Amino acid sequence: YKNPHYASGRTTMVHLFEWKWDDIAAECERFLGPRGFGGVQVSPVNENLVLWSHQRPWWERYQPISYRLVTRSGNEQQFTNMVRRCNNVGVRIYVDAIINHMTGTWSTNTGTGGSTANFGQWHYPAVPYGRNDFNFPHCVITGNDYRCCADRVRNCELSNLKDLNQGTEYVRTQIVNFMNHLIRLGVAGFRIDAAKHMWPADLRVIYDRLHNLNTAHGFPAGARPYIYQEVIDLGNEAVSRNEYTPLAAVTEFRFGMELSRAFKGGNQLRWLFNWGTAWGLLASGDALTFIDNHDNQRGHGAGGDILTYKQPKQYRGAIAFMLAHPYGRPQLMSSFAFTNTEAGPPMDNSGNIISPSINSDTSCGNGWVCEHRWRQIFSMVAFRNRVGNTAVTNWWDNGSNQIAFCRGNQGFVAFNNDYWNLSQTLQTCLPAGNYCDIISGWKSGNNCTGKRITVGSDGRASITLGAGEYDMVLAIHTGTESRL
Ligand SMILES: O=C(NCCCOc1c(-c2ccc(O)c(O)c2)oc2cc(O)cc(O)c2c1=O)[C@@H]1CCCN1C(=O)/C=C/c1ccc(O)c(O)c1
Ligand SMILES: [Ca+2]
Repeated sequence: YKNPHYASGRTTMVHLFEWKWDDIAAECERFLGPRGFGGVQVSPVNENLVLWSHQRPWWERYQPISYRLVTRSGNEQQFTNMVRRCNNVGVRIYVDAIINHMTGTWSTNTGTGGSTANFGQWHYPAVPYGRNDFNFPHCVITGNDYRCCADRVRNCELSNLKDLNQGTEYVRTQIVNFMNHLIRLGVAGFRIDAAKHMWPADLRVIYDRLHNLNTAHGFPAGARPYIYQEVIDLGNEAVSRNEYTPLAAVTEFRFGMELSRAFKGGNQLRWLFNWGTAWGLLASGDALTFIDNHDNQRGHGAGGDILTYKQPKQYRGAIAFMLAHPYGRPQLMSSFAFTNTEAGPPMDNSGNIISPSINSDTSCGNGWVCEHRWRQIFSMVAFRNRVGNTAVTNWWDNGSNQIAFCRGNQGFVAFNNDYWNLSQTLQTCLPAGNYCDIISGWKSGNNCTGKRITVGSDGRASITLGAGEYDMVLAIHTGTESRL
């Protein structure tokens, strides 16, 4: 369950938060496939509660009404079409599975597919679920429960959401059927939302009943779904992520918290020389890593002060480090712009999501940020693909916030987060020749629109990174995007 099953040579997934299925299919074919992205995490695919009372907040999609594949992103036919088109260009699809709970108790009771329910009676006829499928007695998780009481964190309601009992055969069957249907359609795996709120033993039963991935979509025979469990665990809670790593991968929230702190200047970059488990992070193969996600980019979830698209230079620096360093399996966030942390995606006045527009400079419009289309970000995806599983060697730092390292003899990267310029002759570990810095520009024919780096026969090169430059990163590699 810890293998993403990316197509060969691909390493990185992007969370296309709130994108519609038809738009994701198009993005796979016009951008993600050609640019070497490994996969897409999509927003929840099953019918959710319609909350006009809160102007259709982003979190309404985390309140299931049924397991019917009909949401504001599209219907089952559009979903099926998207999975096929993305798999055809080597881009995998991962579904955000909301299996801990159903809805909260609201005055409205209609779902995105027209189904209704009676929350006060724990009555969800479109599944169907009834009172016996939910935990008893009724209780709601309090702040203190996270520290004291692992059983309450699992058996009581998270944020007043009706809490399913995954310990019963009937509930397990409903969940397994929902997930196996998606596997049949060609998905490569799942994000298990709120995994901390479900018993590991129950999750293990559910995972083991999932079918192998569909070989008709290019997966090898016997391939198990990639499963990464959302466990927000920054320490001193009753529930530990170590209860979940024996089962499958886990979201490593400390990763984004520590790198945000470092690139915001709270920690010197030189301390990143031993980045990884030495920092208390999960084993690399167990960790789904990210700088920000849909929840903490709004300051809701873990980690407090997380870098987002709103601090572009520092954000690009942290993302570049995530992609340059071998630790973990990275996920990029791709969002819509927001000021109100409750706001849902751009929509028309009937509540239909507005598609991202693609500008002539390849950026997005219509309120979509499309971080994955920022040149400095997609170029580092190509860097990560190129350097593969080569090791970090030749670490250099200036004792403060200027660092550099090699990835085998395939890639070299330098960072300057000090207030003064970096100007050094450094070992790049690369074959002698000329390279274009893929951050300050790109290769155009036999020229570089940004910096051009000449590597000598000893592998050394003159590296400059001015403190006032647009970006704090310089990166070169042996792939065609960089090597002249
Ligand atoms: O103030 C709120 N919620 C209470 C504090 C955040 O608690 C939530 C957590 C949560 C937060 C921190 C933890 O350590 C933890 O174990 C759980 O996970 C959720 C997962 C869901 O699928 C749906 C939810 O409504 C929540 C949720 O409300 C607002 C209004 C309702 C939704 N919401 C939110 O803030 C929604 C947040 C949300 C939604 C989806 C997620 O996947 C997520 O991680 C957070
Ligand atoms: Ca639960």
